Amino acid sequence: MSSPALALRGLTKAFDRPVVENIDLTIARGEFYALLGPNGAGKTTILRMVAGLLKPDAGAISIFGIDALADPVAAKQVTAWVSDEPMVYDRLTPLEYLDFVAGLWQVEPRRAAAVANELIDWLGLRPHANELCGGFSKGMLQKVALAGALVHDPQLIILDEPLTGLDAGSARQVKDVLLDKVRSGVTVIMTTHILEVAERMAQRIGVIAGGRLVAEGTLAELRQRIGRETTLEEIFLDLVSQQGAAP
Ligand SMILES: Nc1ncnc2c1ncn2[C@@H]1O[C@H](COP(=O)(O)OP(=O)(O)OP(=O)(O)O)[C@@H](O)[C@H]1O
Repeated sequence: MSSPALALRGLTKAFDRPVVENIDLTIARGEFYALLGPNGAGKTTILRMVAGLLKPDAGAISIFGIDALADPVAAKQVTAWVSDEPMVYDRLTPLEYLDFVAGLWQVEPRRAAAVANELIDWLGLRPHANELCGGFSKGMLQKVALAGALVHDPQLIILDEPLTGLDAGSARQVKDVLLDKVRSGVTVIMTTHILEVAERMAQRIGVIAGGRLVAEGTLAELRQRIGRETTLEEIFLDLVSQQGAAP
């Protein structure tokens, strides 16, 4: 049997206090998984460890069977990390930025140009493709950063609140790109505070509260756990209040 896209075992991290505690999580290939949780629950810290930006105190991270702590370079080659703070070079245009990032990943130039142009069109950036990113709004920068993260054809896309601050049209473009990727077999894990997005897009939802995974499953499974037919918002509030960690 092939390895899952992501397997976390006993993932643990403390700063001045425990922030992520003993997280076990498995995400299948081609799955769209949403991480929900109140502010400060530890979601970003989990994703930063998965993306290789932060070292866990304990635990294991396996990405398509690659031990991400032992072989971070191999793990990064198959993953994309999209932070909620887009970092793009001001003095480059979107096309130049994508060309630069593709060069870092040593993507074959013709393939890189084709992917870059496809992403520019998908994300509605064509009218600005040759303008300097320095003059872009935060939403436009978010889209350029997303395109940059996808240029090397990653198989696991990790996103921290990718839709925050986007207008309805841009949010739709980003959602469509992610859904299209999932349809083509790519795996997506993302945090969101927009419960409707988790409800509509994710196949499974994990709820983090106080650094622990307090529940996970499909929406139907989470409803079953709560024991009544209700909205994701009710389920979410119920689960986090049970943990004494209501937002
Ligand atoms: N580098 C750091 N140093 C010290 N504390 C940190 C650091 N990074 C995160 N924390 C703390 O860890 C806790 C979890 O933060 P994290 O950003 O993972 O939460 P989150 O669930 O993503 O929250 P939000 O929904 O508000 O983005 C918070 O109390 C935060 O202050």
